[in-house]
Amino acid sequence: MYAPNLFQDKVALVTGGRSGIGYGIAEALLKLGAKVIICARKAAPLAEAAAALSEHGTCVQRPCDIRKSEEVEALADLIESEFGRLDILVNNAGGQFPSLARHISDNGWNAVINTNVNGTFYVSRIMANRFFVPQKSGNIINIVVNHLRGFPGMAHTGAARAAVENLTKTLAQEWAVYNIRLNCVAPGTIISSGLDTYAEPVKALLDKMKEENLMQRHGTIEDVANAVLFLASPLSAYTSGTTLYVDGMDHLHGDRMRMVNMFR
Ligand SMILES: CCCCC/C=C/C(=O)SCCNC(=O)CCNC(=O)[C@H](O)C(C)(C)COP(=O)(O)OP(=O)(O)OC[C@H]1O[C@@H](n2cnc3c(N)ncnc32)[C@H](O)[C@@H]1OP(=O)(O)O
Ligand SMILES: NC(=O)C1=CN([C@@H]2O[C@H](COP(=O)(O)OP(=O)(O)OC[C@H]3O[C@@H](n4cnc5c(N)ncnc54)[C@H](OP(=O)(O)O)[C@@H]3O)[C@@H](O)[C@H]2O)C=CC1
Repeated sequence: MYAPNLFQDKVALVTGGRSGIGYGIAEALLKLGAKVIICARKAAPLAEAAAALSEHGTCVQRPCDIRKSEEVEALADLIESEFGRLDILVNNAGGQFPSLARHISDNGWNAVINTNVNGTFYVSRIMANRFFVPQKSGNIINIVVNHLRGFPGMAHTGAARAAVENLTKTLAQEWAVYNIRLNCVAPGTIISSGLDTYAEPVKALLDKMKEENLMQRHGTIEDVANAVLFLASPLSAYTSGTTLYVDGMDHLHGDRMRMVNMFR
């Protein structure tokens, strides 16, 4: 549906692009002409992903833990030397684990906050200072989760993603003067490698959530990637500081207490 050269001459960074949704976003951008950089912590699967993605165009990779700002600076060095610019940043790397809030350890809480909030901030600040501000153009898309009615069973990620959503609103205003747009995409339950990390009984819960969904299905990686393409493109030129839900209305409907009741 998009022009095949929509992102020609554009350079995009997708964090967590070695797997699942990030991989799908990288592939979609490449297919529309962008040059893409992917990063993640695990070097071997990252290199494999970049090799596979290179079938569709120019894709380079560098291992990077987004929680370590010095590694993010090194990633910016690579982007500068390879491409000399950056146009689109998709902050997709993130995650959490299911747990009743009262059982989350300090380390577990900090791991989720560091990954989703600090990591997203470090990458955004470093790429804005290196590329977007001097270029006077940039586009940041933050992948969060559907946390509109809270996230019982994943309190850490609810708090972290709400922080990212608020950061998005703030930076969208502060950086509008540099012609930088920021938006969030909030996926519901998406069939991807991320879901494979959940064991029983959460797995069974996923089937219940599918039945409860008003569209009677989980989302696909393409559903999320298509929303990112829209926000990354000039078709959304007057849209900044918003959140686009890609969740078949789960933010409006459904039992948010299911996971907690299951653990009790
Ligand atoms: C049910 C429907 C949900 C639908 C919506 C959302 C779906 C998704 O987001 S799917 C994507 C999921 N993908 C991931 O979550 C992958 C990335 N996740 C991670 O890498 C980890 O979960 C992380 C965010 C915690 C970061 O990992 P890392 O820093 O490598 O963590 P450590 O292994 O060093 O552990 C630190 C700390 O956290 C505790 N912890 C980790 N996993 C669990 C767990 N499954 N249960 C309980 N606690 C866990 C770990 O024990 C450590 O704490 P301490 O033991 O106190 O030291
Ligand atoms: N699947 C779903 O239903 C939903 C997913 N989401 C969110 O979408 C995003 C992608 O999820 P999905 O593809 O399903 O899951 P995956 O677990 O497949 O993807 C997570 C990616 O992030 C990378 N990553 C994690 N921590 C770091 C870090 N500290 N530094 C750099 N990279 C990191 C991982 O690579 P590595 O381990 O090598 O670092 C991996 O490539 C996540 O933010 C997730 O929470 C939101 C709602 C629903």
